[in-house]
Amino acid sequence: MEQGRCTAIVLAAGQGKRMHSKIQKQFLEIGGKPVLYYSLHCFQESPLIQDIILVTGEEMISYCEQEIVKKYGFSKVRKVTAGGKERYDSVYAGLLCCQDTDYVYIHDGARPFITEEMVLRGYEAVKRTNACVMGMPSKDTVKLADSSGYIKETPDRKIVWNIQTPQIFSYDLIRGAYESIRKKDMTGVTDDAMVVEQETGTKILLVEGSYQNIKITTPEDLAIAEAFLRY
Ligand SMILES: Nc1ccn([C@@H]2O[C@H](COP(=O)(O)OP(=O)(O)OP(=O)(O)O)[C@@H](O)[C@H]2O)c(=O)n1
Ligand SMILES: C[C@](O)(CO)[C@H](O)COP(=O)(O)O
Repeated sequence: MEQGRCTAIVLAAGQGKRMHSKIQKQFLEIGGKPVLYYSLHCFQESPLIQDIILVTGEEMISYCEQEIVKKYGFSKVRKVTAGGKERYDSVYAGLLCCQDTDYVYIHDGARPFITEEMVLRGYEAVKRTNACVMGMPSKDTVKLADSSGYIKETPDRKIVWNIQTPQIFSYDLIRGAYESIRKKDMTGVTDDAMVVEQETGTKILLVEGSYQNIKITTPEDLAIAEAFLRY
């Protein structure tokens, strides 16, 4: 079977406001290495990934080139590019840098626990469907709230998933969806699946990620991440 060409877009242009740290969370160290190192390492090692685009803040480009890409030998990184104000702006900047690719893995650099097995599961799914996202069934009961903070609805937990990254699409599909949605108001768009759902109506497959694939968001996540690294 012919292998499609895959590019990973790794997002590291966020401010990390919920971390309340002077250093942006993707550059904080866990296990003696920056959070961002771990997902880049996974994509570097995966034989399914040919190219990596790293998206970061304009002011961090040279730091990333020297202290991350060069230092750790991430030879698949083709470009370190500037992101934008919102996550979706950074994704779009990454999409513009992709060259000759069939599939893209869009991944939060703040999720260090992606594994090569997940990359493979995603590849098998995207080859069949053109669009899939990683996530895990919710362990908690989920409530929808009304605008006054009262419970409005309790969805059946069996069909509730917590969504993660990578989110994986055929390049033409995700590029077209982003081109189309960018002409409109993107307020409230928090992941890439939403862009494809809204703009194309394509059915998107949910693929199991892992319960360890957390997004480092608030300070206690760093302690959890350290524990996972010792696990
Ligand atoms: N303008 C942005 C915003 C987010 N991200 C990236 O998208 C991922 C998920 O975003 P999130 O966890 O929300 O990161 P921040 O926006 O940095 O966090 P916060 O909302 O607490 O400021 C992170 O890897 C982050 O670096 C990005 O590349 N560009
Ligand atoms: C894409 C994402 O990681 C899926 O859970 C999440 O939606 C990113 O949201 P954030 O507001 O940028 O944390």
